[in-house]
Amino acid sequence: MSDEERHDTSGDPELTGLAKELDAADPLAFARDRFVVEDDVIYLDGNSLGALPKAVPDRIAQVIEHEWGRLRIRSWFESGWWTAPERVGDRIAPLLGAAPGQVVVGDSTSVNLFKAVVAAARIAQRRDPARDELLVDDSTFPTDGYIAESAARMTGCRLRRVEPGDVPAELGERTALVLVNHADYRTGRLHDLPGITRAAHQAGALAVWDLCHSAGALPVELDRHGVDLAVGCTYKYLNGGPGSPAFLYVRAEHQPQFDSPLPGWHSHVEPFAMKPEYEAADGAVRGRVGTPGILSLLALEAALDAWDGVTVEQVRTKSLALTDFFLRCVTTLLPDGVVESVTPARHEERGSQVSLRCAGARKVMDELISRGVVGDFREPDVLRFGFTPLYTRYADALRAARILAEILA
Ligand SMILES: Cc1ncc(COP(=O)(O)O)c(C=O)c1O
Ligand SMILES: Nc1c(O)cccc1C(=O)C[C@H](N)C(=O)O
Repeated sequence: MSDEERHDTSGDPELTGLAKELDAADPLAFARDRFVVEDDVIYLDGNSLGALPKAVPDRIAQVIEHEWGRLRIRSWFESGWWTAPERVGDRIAPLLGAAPGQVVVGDSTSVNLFKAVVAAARIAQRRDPARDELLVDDSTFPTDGYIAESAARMTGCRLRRVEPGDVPAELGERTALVLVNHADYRTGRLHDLPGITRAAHQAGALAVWDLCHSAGALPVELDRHGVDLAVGCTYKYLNGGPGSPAFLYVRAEHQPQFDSPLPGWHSHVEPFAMKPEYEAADGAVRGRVGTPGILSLLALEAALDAWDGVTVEQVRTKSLALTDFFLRCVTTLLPDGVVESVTPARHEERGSQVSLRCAGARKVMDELISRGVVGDFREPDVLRFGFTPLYTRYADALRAARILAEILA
C-alpha cells in the first residue's frame, strides 16, 4: 500500500486513484525535478512568487564569482550584460506569442506600466489630439490603477474605470487606450484579450494588457491578436525570483512612435557617446531606462531553462486539468455551501488559479499554511490557490483539498 493510500482517510479512493492516473500520464511530470520543491509542502502560491528553479543558484554563483568577481567591468560586453534585456526578452517572447525584437526586460511591472500607458496615450493623441480618456479595468490589481491615474494627469486625460466585460460598449471617439489585466488576480477570471483588443481598435484606441497572471500560464498570442503594448512580471509563472525584472512588449509597428516618458541613457541610440541631446534607439531597446539589476536579470535567464522542451500550450492543458481536478476534489470532499468558487467554470474564462470565497478566509489560510498547504488570502474573503503546471502534481491538488476539508469540517 502506498503512503497516499494509507493516508486516504477521505473515504474517497476514487479521487486518489484518479490523481495517481493523471500524474502517471502527465507529459510535464519531468519538469518538477527542475525546481526546488519539497514533497511535504504543497506550494500553491506560484501565482505570487514562483518556486526556485534548480538551475539558478549555480548560474548566479558563476556570475558573481567569474563575471562580477574576475571580469568586473569587462562583463558588460564580454559576458553579454549590456544586451541581456533584449536577449532575455527574446527568450520570453515565444511564451507570449511575440516575434523577436518586441520584448525587453527590466524595471518593475509598475514602471513598465507607466511607460506603456503614457507612450500609448501619446501615440493615440498624435493620431487624434481629441483622445483624452483612458479606460481602466475596475477590478485591476491596484498598482495599474494608481499608475494609470498619474499617467492620465501627465497626458491631459481623464481616467474612467469600467468592468472589463463592458469595455467594448464604453469605448468612444475620445478613448485613447484601454488597460486591462488579462487574468484577475483575485478571482482568476480570464478576460477576453482578443475581443477587447479588437473592439479597442475598431474604436480607434490602443489596447494595453497587464499579463502578470497569464505570462507563463497560458498562450497569450500578442502578435496574432494585435495587442499594442503589454507588460508583465516574471516572478510568478516565469519563476524569475523575488523582484525579478518585468517585461515590456511594444508591437513592432508602434516602436518608431514609442515616446518613452522615462528616456534613460540605456534607451539612447548611442549611450556611450554620452550626448546631452536625447535620441531614442530603434526597436525594443527604446523601452529601457537605466542600468538594469544584472543579478536578477541573469537569475531570470537561468530560470527560463525550466521551459526547455515545454510549450505554453502544454502548460495550459495541464493548468486547466489541474484546476478542474482541484474543483472536483473541493466539491466532493467539502461539506455543501462552505465555500463558493469565484473562479469561472468555463475554461475560456479561467486563468491558472482557483479562488474560493469562505467565511473566516484569513484564519482558514493561516491554518492551511500551518498544515503545509501554501496558498494566499486576498481581501475580503478569498482563499487563492495558484496552480503552476511545471511543478504541481494532481496528488498535490487532492491533498490540498483534503486538508481544506479537514479544516472546514
Ligand atoms: C496584475 C498585477 N500587476 C502588477 C503587479 C505588481 O507589480 P510590481 O511588480 O511592480 O510590484 C502584480 C503583483 O504584484 C499584479 O498581480
Ligand atoms: N509582487 C508581490 C510583492 O512584491 C510582495 C508580495 C506579493 C506580491 C505579489 O505578487 C502579489 C500578487 N501580484 C497578487 O496577485 O496578489
